[in-house]
Amino acid sequence: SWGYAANNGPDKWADNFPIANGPRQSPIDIVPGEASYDAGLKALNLKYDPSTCLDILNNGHSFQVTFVDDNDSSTLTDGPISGIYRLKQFHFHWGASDDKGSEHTVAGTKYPAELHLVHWNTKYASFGEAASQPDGLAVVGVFLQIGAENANLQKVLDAFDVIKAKGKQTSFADFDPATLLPGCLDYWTYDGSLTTPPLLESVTWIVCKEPVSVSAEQMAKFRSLLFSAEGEAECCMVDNYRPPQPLKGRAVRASFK
Ligand SMILES: O=S(=O)(O)/C=C/c1cc(Br)ccc1O
Ligand SMILES: [Zn+2]
Repeated sequence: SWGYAANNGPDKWADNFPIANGPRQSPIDIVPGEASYDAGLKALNLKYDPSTCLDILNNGHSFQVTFVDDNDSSTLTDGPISGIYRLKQFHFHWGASDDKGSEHTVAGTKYPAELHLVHWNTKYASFGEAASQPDGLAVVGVFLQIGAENANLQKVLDAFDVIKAKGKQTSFADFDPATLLPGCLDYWTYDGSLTTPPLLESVTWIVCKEPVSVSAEQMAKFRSLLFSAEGEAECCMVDNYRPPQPLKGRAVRASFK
């Protein structure tokens, strides 16, 4: 199945997922000078309830923290979207070294990692239903840059020892994902897709301009996870990012001047 290696990575995804060459694929290179400021864009309204945090899982291409999404306890509203979107999960993408790892880039600059907070539109019955609709999902992207240790992120990294291999899962409670957000919530937004197969073109992307910090030691912890399952030849989980895709005429709007 799909992955990030030479034989099953992003350049091969179109073989099984032809939408990989579609008109609204993600990620993209964001060129700040070409983004248009839109005064009509509202501030992001993220309201997360830590008690909805459920578990943490190594799914073989990243790790994700999953949330209870059977009510409106953890939501995204306003920003570029209409209606109420529920938080489903968050996960990251990162590199084998600090010079790469993010999916979106900013005027060609790659960050060492990128956080994705995945939300689905409650006008649809479920994540799965929403994921097949052009306005079904909203993903908030946050860049990580090397700096001070991130104490909030450390709570997530402390769970890694029990989810080292693909398929491992453990309970994870009382975590507030809002603690992973930057102080300033200025953002760029554009219409795009999931950045992993099935690459569905159902995502309103909301990429924060301000990165959050991660220490070099914490990045090394990300790289201690494995793509491989227990008993398989060990393969370090690194470079699990898709490179930028063609813009194909799409507008990128900025919520800030
Ligand atoms: O990297 S993203 O585009 O945020 C992928 C999100 C994603 C979330 C879920 Br939940 C299931 C499949 C997916 O591909
Ligand atoms: Zn992602």
